[in-house]
Amino acid sequence: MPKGRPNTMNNYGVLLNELGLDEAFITPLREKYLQPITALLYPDLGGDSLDSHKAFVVKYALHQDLDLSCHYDNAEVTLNVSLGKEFTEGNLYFGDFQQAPSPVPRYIEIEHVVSHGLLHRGGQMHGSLPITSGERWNLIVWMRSSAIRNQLCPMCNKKPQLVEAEGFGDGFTRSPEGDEPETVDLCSVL
Ligand SMILES: O=C(O)CCC(=O)C(=O)O
Ligand SMILES: [Fe+2]
Repeated sequence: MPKGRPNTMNNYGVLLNELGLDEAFITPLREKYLQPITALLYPDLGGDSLDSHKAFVVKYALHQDLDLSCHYDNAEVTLNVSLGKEFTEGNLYFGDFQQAPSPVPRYIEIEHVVSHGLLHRGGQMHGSLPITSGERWNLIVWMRSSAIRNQLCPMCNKKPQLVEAEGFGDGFTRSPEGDEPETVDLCSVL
């Protein structure tokens, strides 16, 4: 079975749409359980109109990936759930916002609690520190609002230049013209 990677930084992750888990699991999770919370917490990021997602599991283990470099997500809002298994170290850290870096970056560290989920703004710089033993698995759901990202691509900070994509793509949409079906697209600048 062909296997994609959640992103270029993560070598051992698994995309949940490839396992057929979007329809029965992640979409209802987003619509029924997460959106009521994100609508309250992130109204400025389209928290009440998150209409697609990219969901994956990341895995860190000795002799595999140990950590994740500092980055921002291709998401308006991200859910990060600690799935275990057993590990030491490997805290998440958060810094400035992608669009407002400070001259001397400051970071806060968050310790994972197995089975707990954490919501954060996709544009906040973050990464994970190296684990020192065990295996760390996390469910990551990058949630997108087409109403927000159609105006400005969060990755290139420009008006998106769309190319057609399969499935949710990167969560952009085109308004239908004539008979053209609505598509969910990628920004070609990425
Ligand atoms: O390893 C983690 O818990 C963070 C993963 C992450 O930030 C990402 O995949 O975008
Ligand atoms: Fe991330």
